[in-house]
Amino acid sequence: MLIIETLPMLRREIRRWRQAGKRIALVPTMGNLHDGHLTLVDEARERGDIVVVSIFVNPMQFDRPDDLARYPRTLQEDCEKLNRRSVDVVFAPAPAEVYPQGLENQTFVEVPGLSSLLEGASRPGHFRGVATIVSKLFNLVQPDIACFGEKDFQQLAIIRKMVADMGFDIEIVGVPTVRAKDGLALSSRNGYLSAEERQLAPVLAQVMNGMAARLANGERHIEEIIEAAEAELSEKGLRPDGLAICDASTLEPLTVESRRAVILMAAWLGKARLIDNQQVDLTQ
Ligand SMILES: Nc1ncnc2c1ncn2[C@@H]1O[C@H](COP(=O)(O)OP(=O)(O)OP(=O)(O)O)[C@@H](O)[C@H]1O
Ligand SMILES: CC(C)(CO)[C@@H](O)C(=O)[O-]
Ligand code: BAL
Repeated sequence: MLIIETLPMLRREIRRWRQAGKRIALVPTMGNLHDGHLTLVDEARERGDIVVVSIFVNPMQFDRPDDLARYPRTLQEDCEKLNRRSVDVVFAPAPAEVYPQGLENQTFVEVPGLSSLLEGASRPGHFRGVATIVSKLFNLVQPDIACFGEKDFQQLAIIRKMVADMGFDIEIVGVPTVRAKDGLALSSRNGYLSAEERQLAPVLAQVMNGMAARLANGERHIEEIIEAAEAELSEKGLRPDGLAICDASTLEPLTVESRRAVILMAAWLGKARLIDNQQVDLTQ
């Protein structure tokens, strides 16, 4: 497994593989890898000849300096896990390699509409940072395939739109959320939870399942479902930070034509902001 830190080295390897007709699969991450990431890697391994995993804590997508400063960085352990998964390349550049002129004058990519809703409203500038780094990685790695988790549902929708709008010739693969046995979606930020908070954290998925059951039963009083869920989360010790039920294909409010809903959840528990989502078929 190669560990590459510079753009010229990466370009050299990519050119070699493309000339040899290899199919390149990319998994973009911010590191501190868990089984959710490794499932994306397995999916990439199935679909590509060459698997590239990027590990880069992208400063452009953080709206809060404290969140960026404390984000877990565990490159050595990450590389050991990826080596065991037969990954070909880890691309782990320093911020100055990716943004040599800093962030102030960096050209950016912004996907309109979707980027300002929901998570985008809570984290201003976040999706501009994501779209910019992902398009930069697409240009550098030139993958045939790129894998992303459904755990970041809005991010996946934004990337799909960016790829369609910008004509990237890349297949985007969405991978279902990997969960702990108790239902909590795996996330690097779960590491911020104390033992006691970790015990409480599955409540987020449990409340979401309850909302999904109400929708599946034909209930359509969306405000009422959300208010009840927020009250239940607060009562159990979480601080809701954006609950929504949207049309899964547009992320707009449900209409009579909506066929699939998505429940999007965000809540604070101690120092961790947890997110989760679930889709519900409305046609049954
Ligand atoms: N539990 C999971 N199941 C499936 N995919 C996941 C899971 N967690 C993260 N991913 C995916 O892994 C990729 C990299 O995500 P990232 O490095 O931000 O990890 P994370 O655990 O989501 O961290 P964070 O705490 O920042 O949310 C993204 O495409 C993300 O959707
Ligand atoms: C896609 C991504 C690696 C871009 O920095 C990040 O947003 C993430 O980890 O989901
Ligand atoms: N997992 C999405 C990246 C972020 O939270 O910044």
